Amino acid sequence: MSTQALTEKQVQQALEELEEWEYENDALTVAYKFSNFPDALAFIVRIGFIAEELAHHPEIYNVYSTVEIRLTTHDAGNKVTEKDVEFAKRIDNLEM
Ligand SMILES: C[C@H](O)[C@H](O)[C@H]1CNC2=NC(N)=NC(=O)C2=N1
Repeated sequence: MSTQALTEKQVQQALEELEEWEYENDALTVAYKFSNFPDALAFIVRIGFIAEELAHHPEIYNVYSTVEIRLTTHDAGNKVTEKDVEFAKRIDNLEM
């Protein structure tokens, strides 16, 4: 999978399939709200397994039952690449 930075247009196209996601400050971002902390934590762990599988690691910010995810590719100068899009799709496909 390419780790070349996507163009603005390519990112906007990818976002059409990623309904909850936003593009801000060169990253794909999303925020989820869970019922409680254990559910939020379980979600974070599941994301961790995907990260290891893809060898691609997200920024994760958790406060109690909320989880914010930020995806960018360090190896591409902190820009959005196909890997970030793939990761976002995998996260969206998690059943919660
Ligand atoms: C060698 C290893 O696969 C790379 O260093 C990976 C690790 N995880 C990574 N995660 C992210 N978000 N961006 C990267 O460029 C990156 N590179």
